[in-house]
Amino acid sequence: MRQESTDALIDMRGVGVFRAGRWLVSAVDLKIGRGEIITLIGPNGSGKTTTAKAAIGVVRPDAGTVTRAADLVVGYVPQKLAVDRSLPMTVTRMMTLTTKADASTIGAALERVGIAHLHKAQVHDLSGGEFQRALLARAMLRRPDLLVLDEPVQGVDFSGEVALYELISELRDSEGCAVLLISHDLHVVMARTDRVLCLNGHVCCAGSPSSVAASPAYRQLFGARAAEALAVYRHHHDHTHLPDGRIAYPGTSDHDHGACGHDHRGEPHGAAVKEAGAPAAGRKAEHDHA
Ligand SMILES: Nc1ncnc2c1ncn2[C@@H]1O[C@H](COP(=O)(O)OP(=O)(O)OP(=O)(O)O)[C@@H](O)[C@H]1O
Repeated sequence: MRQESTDALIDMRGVGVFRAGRWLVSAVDLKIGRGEIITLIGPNGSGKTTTAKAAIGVVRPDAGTVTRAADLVVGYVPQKLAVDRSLPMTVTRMMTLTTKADASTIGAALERVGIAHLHKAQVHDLSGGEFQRALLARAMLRRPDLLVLDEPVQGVDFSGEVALYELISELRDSEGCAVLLISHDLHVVMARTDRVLCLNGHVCCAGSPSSVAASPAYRQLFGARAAEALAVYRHHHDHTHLPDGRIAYPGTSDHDHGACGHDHRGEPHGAAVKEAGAPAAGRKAEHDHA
């Protein structure tokens, strides 16, 4: 494993992890650039967590190389947290279990994720979404170059999921950190992602969300759910929602009444498809009404 200056935050080449007599993952190439959001998807046991851990140095690879930017700061929110939610502990206390921070820094971090009012709340009283936000705030205290989030929407309902991914994307834009996400939630997460790596012990396919969703390997792995994600990606807005609820179509004076209840003005058509490459900092959050 090497640690040196590189343009990328992390550059993994041909990485394999061998444990208990088998390769958990093999031949994984993964490059994470500054400010990029990259999502690892794949079935249970396909090696997503192992790959993320190998990327940040928690797991030692048995093949390949991992190069990290010098002084890389990582904020890691693991899938299983060593915090017993049943023990009495305030949100503020949980925030400082592993990182020192004063009250105003903690307050600002909680404010950033929309739960400043909960600083004195007991962790066991938080909803699933609030708990995930507190974990995000805790990871951001380190001012990371890379935020690694292993299944960040556990215990969160669908609308909470959408809001959380929006928040993650906003944090990337405002803090400039890259994000490595692990997720099962194909269609929601893909709308917020610059690049997707689909794993099944090896990299089945990788690229922009739209190219991965359309790839045969991905479709074979996810079946009907893949088609659903693709449908979302192929859904291009061909209309504008006016403030009074009517819909305007380009090049015509036709108006209709819409039911979406949100405003797409200024969005380019096909905005739901973001190709691989540099992240579009500050871009308007996209959504997936179909
Ligand atoms: N230290 C280890 N020793 C042996 N096997 C391991 C070890 N760590 C993980 N595994 C196995 O490696 C495989 C990949 O695990 P990993 O947690 O990376 O998968 P995942 O894609 O993140 O799964 P999930 O979606 O269920 O969280 C699993 O079969 C797991 O049981």
